[in-house]
Amino acid sequence: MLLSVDRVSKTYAGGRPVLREVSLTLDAGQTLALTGESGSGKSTLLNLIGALDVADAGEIRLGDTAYAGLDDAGRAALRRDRVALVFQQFNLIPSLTAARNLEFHARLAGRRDAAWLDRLAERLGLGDLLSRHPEDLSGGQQQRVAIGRALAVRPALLLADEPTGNLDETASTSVLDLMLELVRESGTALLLVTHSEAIAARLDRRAHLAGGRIA
Ligand SMILES: Nc1ncnc2c1ncn2[C@@H]1O[C@H](COP(=O)(O)OP(=O)(O)OP(=O)(O)O)[C@@H](O)[C@H]1O
Repeated sequence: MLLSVDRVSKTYAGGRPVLREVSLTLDAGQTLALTGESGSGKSTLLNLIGALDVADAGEIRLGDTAYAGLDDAGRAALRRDRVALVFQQFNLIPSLTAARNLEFHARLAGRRDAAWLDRLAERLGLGDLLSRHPEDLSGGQQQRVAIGRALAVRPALLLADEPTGNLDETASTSVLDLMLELVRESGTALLLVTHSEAIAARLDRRAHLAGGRIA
């Protein structure tokens, strides 16, 4: 088992409980769709698994790393080396070219693999676009760069929060196709938040959040 979320709870200050003893597991290389109504806590759960926020109770483990034992530096190292994130807003760095954005995290992690970067750029159809800045790319092109950037470090786990939410149907299909192909090719597990039944149906498994619990 790669990821284990065991009875994790989260309440934001002054609010009602968002997650109540949520448990789920994910094997290496497996893909899981996380669905649930708006406000059901999908992004909250993703942020906890991505070590961007800390659970109130319960335990998250990635491989043999228990999140409860990590300090800020440990969480930063986990995000740098083993868990990658792709968001609905592509979050590229505006001042950098697509090529520099693509290699950004790999460079930070000290794991810049030129052959893998070339392969990602080719598979993502970025060849002619690498010298452009994000503002000169379409949404679908920007998201392809963001996916390449996330996979450039060969993370064990990719977390994607409605990655095609800002794209039209054609771009959405091609971005999803590429993401699924590339995670399968690189053995990366994927946890993908989506509102779309059609997208959820394409992943290996699915989990549905409602009332703070996984149904
Ligand atoms: N930083 C925060 N501080 C306080 N409340 C928050 C915070 N982030 C989220 N919430 C609340 O927690 C609940 C769950 O939010 P979350 O973003 O996890 O839901 P979601 O399922 O991802 O929703 P959506 O599908 O609309 O993106 C909501 O009621 C939201 O208002």
